[in-house]
Amino acid sequence: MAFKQVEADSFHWLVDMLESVEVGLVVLDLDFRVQVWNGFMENHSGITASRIREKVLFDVFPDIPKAWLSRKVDAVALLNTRAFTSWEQRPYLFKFRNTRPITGTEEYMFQNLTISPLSGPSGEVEKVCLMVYDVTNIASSKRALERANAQLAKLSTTDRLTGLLNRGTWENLVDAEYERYRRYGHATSLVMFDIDHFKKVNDSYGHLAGDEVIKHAADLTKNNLRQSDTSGRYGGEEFGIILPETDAEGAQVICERIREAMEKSVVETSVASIQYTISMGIAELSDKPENYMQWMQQADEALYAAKAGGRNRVKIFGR
Ligand SMILES: Nc1nc2c(ncn2[C@@H]2O[C@H](COP(=O)(O)OP(=O)(O)OP(=O)(O)O)[C@@H](O)[C@H]2O)c(=O)[nH]1
Repeated sequence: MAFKQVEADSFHWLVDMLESVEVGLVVLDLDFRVQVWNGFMENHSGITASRIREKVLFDVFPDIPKAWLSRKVDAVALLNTRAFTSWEQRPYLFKFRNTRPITGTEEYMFQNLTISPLSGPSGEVEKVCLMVYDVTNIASSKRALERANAQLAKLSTTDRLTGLLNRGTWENLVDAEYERYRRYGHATSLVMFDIDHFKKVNDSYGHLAGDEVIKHAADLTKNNLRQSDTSGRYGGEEFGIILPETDAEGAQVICERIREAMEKSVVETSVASIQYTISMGIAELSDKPENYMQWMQQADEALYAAKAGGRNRVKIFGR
């Protein structure tokens, strides 16, 4: 008798603990009718155990992916084994609002889910238990870390002032474009350009105003190019553009457009309204260059020819 009492007491305590544990516990029969719904589930769903008991889970939560959960539960029942899904595969099963103050940036609670088989007296699986773990804290820090890493990756490939690709990244793409030409032979052109008498801008208006001019030139360049064209900041006031599928004549049209846009612009800085021009060199890729560096050298020679010819102009290599 005393032994029975102890057993009854521990059963009572166990139920109390399951009621208050910070894990969602749901027992379903194999038709998905809710048998058990603990305190965690009540608190986060706002639905009491007495209201949901014997209801089909999918009727109460139409958002739950029925086919997916049925497949999982069927496998658990058939194989009499546990199944697990993490928030990385599926962020949540129950769409509960995130109520944690420290991870308040996440809108919904991230959940890990375990599905366990529950056997009847005959040993056959009659029910399953869903255990829902709130992993919002973990998910939130992992996502913050991923965002920070993506930001870092971006910072290491781009130039801070202009947002254009930095020299190393851009040169790698010139190399890749050179290899693409060697394989497929499609027309492709390279442009190098440089702001004219930029030293005077710095000397007259200061370095910060000079920076604003550099940024202006970068923005105008970006706005005048197609998505498939790639621009990079090659040096201080020197830029490069890769124009795939473009011959020298096509490149000239694009370059003239950019050159004219810059000539017509006025950069309103805090110290002065500044006007500037650029000189541009184009090299359409041919079979001559033995590597991408020689191709860049050709564009650079064309740029110097533009400078020598009086600046504020576009020159094509070899013409
Ligand atoms: N503000 C600013 N100036 C820079 C930056 N990088 C390089 N410069 C300056 O750019 C100027 C480049 O001058 P030069 O190479 O002599 O050429 P230039 O005066 O543009 O003359 P040409 O190219 O011959 O037309 C130098 O005064 C550098 O200090 C930068 O990031 N910001």
